[in-house]
Amino acid sequence: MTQDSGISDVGAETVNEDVLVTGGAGFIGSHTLDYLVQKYPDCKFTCVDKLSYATNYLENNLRKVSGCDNFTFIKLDLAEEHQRLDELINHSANNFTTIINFAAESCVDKSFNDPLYFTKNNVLATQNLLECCRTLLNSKPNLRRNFKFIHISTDEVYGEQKEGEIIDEDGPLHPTNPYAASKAACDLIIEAYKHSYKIPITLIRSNNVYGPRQFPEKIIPACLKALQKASPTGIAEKERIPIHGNGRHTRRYLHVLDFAKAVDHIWNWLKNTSESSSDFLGETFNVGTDDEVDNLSMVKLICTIFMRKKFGVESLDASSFIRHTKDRNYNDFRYSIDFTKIKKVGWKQEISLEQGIEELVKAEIENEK
Ligand SMILES: NC(=O)c1ccc[n+]([C@@H]2O[C@H](COP(=O)([O-])OP(=O)(O)OC[C@H]3O[C@@H](n4cnc5c(N)ncnc54)[C@H](O)[C@@H]3O)[C@@H](O)[C@H]2O)c1
Ligand SMILES: O=c1ccn([C@@H]2O[C@H](COP(=O)(O)OP(=O)(O)O[C@H]3O[C@H](CO)[C@@H](O)[C@H](O)[C@H]3O)[C@@H](O)[C@H]2O)c(=O)[nH]1
Repeated sequence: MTQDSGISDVGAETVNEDVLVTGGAGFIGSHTLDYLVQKYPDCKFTCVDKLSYATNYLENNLRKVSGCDNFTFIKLDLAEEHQRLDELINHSANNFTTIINFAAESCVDKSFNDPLYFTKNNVLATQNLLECCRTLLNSKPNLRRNFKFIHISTDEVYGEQKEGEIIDEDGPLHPTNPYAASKAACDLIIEAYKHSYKIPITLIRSNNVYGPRQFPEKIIPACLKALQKASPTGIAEKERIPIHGNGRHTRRYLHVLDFAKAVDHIWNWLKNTSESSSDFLGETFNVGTDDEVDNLSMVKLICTIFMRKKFGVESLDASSFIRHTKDRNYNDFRYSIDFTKIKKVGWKQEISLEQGIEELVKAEIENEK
């Protein structure tokens, strides 16, 4: 797998914040840390993560930031270690002013087999964190205006949208799988904490995110992993890329660096907004892209670029690369979120899907050498 984040020199900015990042050793969290730790050398970043199976794929995701003076890592399970979390947030030398909550079990396929674990881990982890924030803001009421909590939700909480349908941040929640339901439950519990305890919490609901260091249970890295065993004519039958059902379901894919920048934009917007209004309770932002593609076309695109770059093969018979497997218990047909609001705070997608995939494949092939 490719390991480079694609994040080159980020101009450093002077901002003083004490930031807690949960789930920062995972795929999206680690790229976001790569970006923010470098961009804000005067901010202090503490990452807590339980280090799940998805965390240390091939190499430590935190390799880049672990040598930085403004970065600390603590191994901690938010769902299991409420007391340690409370000590960190309420009884340590830290004075957290920003919390970014990435921590979650993130694999839809795994959630069908162990739904209760997803509820236990995702919901309890988030609520334990919220409880610690409730204590924090009770003991430091003046912090409220400067306190920024960003929770990473997902477009899956809305369920699927039909062709022609588009859903904005006020849309109803209709999750269809246990993972999405656990994420929707977090969103609803957050809503309760915002109103009951006046904790300002901002939600980000994003399309699929892809990029280097993603665990190969998700379709793009699964495809790259299978291609490691490809010859110029295809892949041995058992090792072929698994396509769930007929492969006609579509997804929209955003590069992880664009996602990290969206988090940064929202954080900066919050710095100005929360301080200017005493009754600010947070916002919800959809973060999306128009790069929509069905699973079969996505896999064909990756195979085509890979075979051209590695073997100089210009045309391929896709059936020698894929195998159809049983579909998910329920597979959302497509997601189509309206992301006008995030564009209004100055964010825009910079890396197209074609460009992102080209770079990913190139790095994958170079890595093999
Ligand atoms: N990958 C996507 O396409 C995508 C899209 C939209 C939203 N999201 C959301 O973004 C967040 C990050 O997803 P990802 O793709 O990086 O997943 P990931 O599985 O790579 O990372 C999740 C991280 O959270 C940690 N974690 C899980 N439970 C924890 C707990 N109880 N205590 C401490 N740490 C815990 C894991 O160890 C892991 O490092 C998740 O909340 C996910 O729901 C992901
Ligand atoms: O080996 C595989 C893996 C997936 N799929 C299909 O590919 C699509 C994408 O699946 P996957 O890559 O697992 O992503 P999603 O299930 O769409 O979920 C991702 O995107 C969501 C946002 O939409 C996030 O909330 C999740 O954490 C993240 O894993 C789905 O239709 C799957 O059925 C396959 O056909 N074969």
